[in-house]
Amino acid sequence: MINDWKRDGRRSRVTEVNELLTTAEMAEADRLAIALGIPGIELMENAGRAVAAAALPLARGTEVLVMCGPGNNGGDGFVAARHLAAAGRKVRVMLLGEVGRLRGDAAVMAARWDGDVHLLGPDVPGAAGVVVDALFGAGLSKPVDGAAAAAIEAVNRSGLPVVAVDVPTGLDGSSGQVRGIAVRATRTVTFFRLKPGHLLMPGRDLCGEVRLADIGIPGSVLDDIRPSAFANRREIWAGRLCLGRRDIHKYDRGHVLVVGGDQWNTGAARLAARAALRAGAGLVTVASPTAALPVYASHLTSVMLRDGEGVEGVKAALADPRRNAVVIGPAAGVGDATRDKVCAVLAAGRSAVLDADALTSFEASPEQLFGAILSDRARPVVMTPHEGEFRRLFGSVVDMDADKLARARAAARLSGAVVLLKGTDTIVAAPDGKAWINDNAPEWLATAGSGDVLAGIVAALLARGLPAPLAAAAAAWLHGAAALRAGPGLIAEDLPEAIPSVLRELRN
Ligand SMILES: NC(=O)C1=CN([C@@H]2O[C@H](COP(=O)(O)OP(=O)(O)OC[C@H]3O[C@@H](n4cnc5c(N)ncnc54)[C@H](OP(=O)(O)O)[C@@H]3O)[C@@H](O)[C@H]2O)[C@@H](O)CC1
Ligand SMILES: Nc1ncnc2c1ncn2[C@@H]1O[C@H](COP(=O)(O)OP(=O)(O)O)[C@@H](O)[C@H]1O
Ligand SMILES: [K+]
Repeated sequence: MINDWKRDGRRSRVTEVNELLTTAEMAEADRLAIALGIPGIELMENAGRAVAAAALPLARGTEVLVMCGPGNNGGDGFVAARHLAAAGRKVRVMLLGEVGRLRGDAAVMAARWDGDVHLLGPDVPGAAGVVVDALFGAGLSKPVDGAAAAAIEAVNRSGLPVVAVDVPTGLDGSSGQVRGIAVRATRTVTFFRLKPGHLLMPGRDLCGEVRLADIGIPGSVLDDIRPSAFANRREIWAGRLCLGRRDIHKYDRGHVLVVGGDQWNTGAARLAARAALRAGAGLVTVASPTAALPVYASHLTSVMLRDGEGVEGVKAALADPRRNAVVIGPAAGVGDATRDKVCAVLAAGRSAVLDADALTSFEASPEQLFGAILSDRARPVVMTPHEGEFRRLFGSVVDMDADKLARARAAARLSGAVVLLKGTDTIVAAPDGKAWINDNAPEWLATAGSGDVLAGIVAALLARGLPAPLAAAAAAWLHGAAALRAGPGLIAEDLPEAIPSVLRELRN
């Protein structure tokens, strides 16, 4: 069975498929399934059949080139070749290495292929109309070079549709990174559960359309594996968005305080504030420097305003305990003043969203920030850096050569905060190692002020009482969904206004 897996996250037919398995965890799933009495050869047969089903519609009257590698990925290729031939397609199998060197299930499947096996060469035969890439999958152990690299280059140059088995060859399924060179696939068929590399960039772009095939591994093996990475799907947090009762007061929906910038920099706080209201905070107040009050006042209506001059002004605004979530950082200014205000916010014990200048202000003293966060682990804190802010705050303490998922996790563990590392593949990482990868954000979200909106949404969900990792994950998804609703041409102001229709659909 193949499940269509919607790239924009709007629909996932099977709710329990949010787990993402590293290649090591997938090998463990394979081992556990076999221990439960499911023969490995049966898993491979199911895998290859699913690949053939995905390739069949692309192979109309043309020859299918199946490129097989020396391991089980190649074994899947031999199965796919057999099914495609049985369906009447002309199939040419090319193998990296000799048939005699195949081992285990792959050798069995090669023996069941009764056509010719050609040596993999550096060219794509002229008759080929579609390619099945079964060179390397989860077993990729070093950068691709030599004959495999030459073949990949030729396939990519050919412009032919490519169906990749498990992952496009050269893509590291755990990290989303390319090792050497990678196949650019039209469609990727993977098994049992998606891998992080299907969602992380650049992997996601290399996979094309991703299909998930059920090959007979029981979901119960996950009880032992306990995956810690997840695709950010609505099933994870949607149930928490609703308060679940009717007799509520606006304060039951939380009160967000946005610490605003000076009179020349009011837009960021206003965007965050409006987004927080739209995302369901019962009340939102901007606290701004005295001189900026008239500017804010002329623009704000349902968002309230109060004096928040200096650190004392911010502390005074925090005196009301009903202001239960704070956004600080958007256009706050980099320096001592912002650093002091962040410390005051954290000391007040409120849920906090630290964005932009609130992060950069600690560039020279990240330990001071981490210490303030770790001093009260019960207080929810979400940091929302883009890559530049991440580098400034974590560059000296996190291995910046590691992949994005690993970097976000390391940052969360070190800082004690939930780290939402922005981008096409936004990561939400919790200090305990759990992480969610978001993949519904369209490229037109790359527009000034959209990050401020995101900070406001996170704060609203914290104010509503969602646990910090879920607040961050839900916010990233709502942000992407709102951008999809608004469509190309989006400016940041459109995002809060698109939230209601997204929420309406979620309610339904
Ligand atoms: N898990 C499951 O449940 C199921 C898994 N299934 C399938 O099995 C696949 C994993 O199979 P796998 O472990 O045999 O690894 P695979 O990707 O074939 O590569 C290993 C071979 O390639 C070689 N090699 C690697 N990198 C190389 C390089 N850069 N350059 C040159 N050589 C390189 C490597 O050499 P070595 O590292 O040993 O020197 C070894 O010979 C998985 O992706 C899925 O398709 C399904 O059948 C259904 C059930
Ligand atoms: N290419 C992209 N595709 C999808 N989302 C993107 C892309 N580039 C940026 N984004 C999203 O847009 C937002 C930009 O935030 P940020 O960089 O803080 O901008 P600003 O500071 O102008 O508000 C983030 O949520 C980020 O994940
Ligand atoms: K492959």
